[in-house]
Amino acid sequence: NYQTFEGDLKWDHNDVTYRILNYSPDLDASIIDDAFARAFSVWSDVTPLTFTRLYDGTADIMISFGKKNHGDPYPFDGKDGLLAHAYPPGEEIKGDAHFDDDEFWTLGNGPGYSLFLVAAHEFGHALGLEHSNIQDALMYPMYKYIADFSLHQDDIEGIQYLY
Ligand SMILES: CNC(=O)[C@@H](NC(=O)[C@H](CC(C)C)CN(O)C=O)C(C)(C)C
Ligand SMILES: [Ca+2]
Ligand SMILES: [Ca+2]
Ligand SMILES: [Zn+2]
Ligand SMILES: [Zn+2]
Repeated sequence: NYQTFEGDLKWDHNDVTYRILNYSPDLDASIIDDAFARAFSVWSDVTPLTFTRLYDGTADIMISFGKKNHGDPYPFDGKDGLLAHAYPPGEEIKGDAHFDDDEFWTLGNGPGYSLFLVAAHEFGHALGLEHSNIQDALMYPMYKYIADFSLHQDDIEGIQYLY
């Protein structure tokens, strides 16, 4: 069952903006752009939310790749383990999503982790969802590769509760 962040933190506008600050060397930039866009559409498909990409200035969701200490109190841990994290909606670092660039980012079922699947999970947090205890839910706290992905009913109920 889904959980929201205490106080039902959510965006006070539906036209949410995002900016990609840097890239991983693992995938072509256009592939990364597309993976993020598809991860956003997972959520816009089931809510009135829209996601607009900004190329400069401050966006609601600032996306970046980093390693170990990357400028916030939650350092990454090298290959495997923690894959990424994101902050619930709000000002400044809130809403932002960080990806551990000590991972090998990919899209298929091969070695490495699907940037699309991890981003869809992180963007769920950036919209106000906490973790779910349903193993097949996107917001379950453990990574699992899914080939033909679709949101679990629990994820949909959670996001539609908020927006
Ligand atoms: C393979 N490693 C894992 O499954 C690790 N889980 C994660 O890195 C979560 C992200 C996945 C679910 C995309 C962290 N998280 O919740 C971010 O919002 C551990 C379970 C080891 C912590
Ligand atoms: Ca932000
Ligand atoms: Ca890691
Ligand atoms: Zn971080
Ligand atoms: Zn998570």
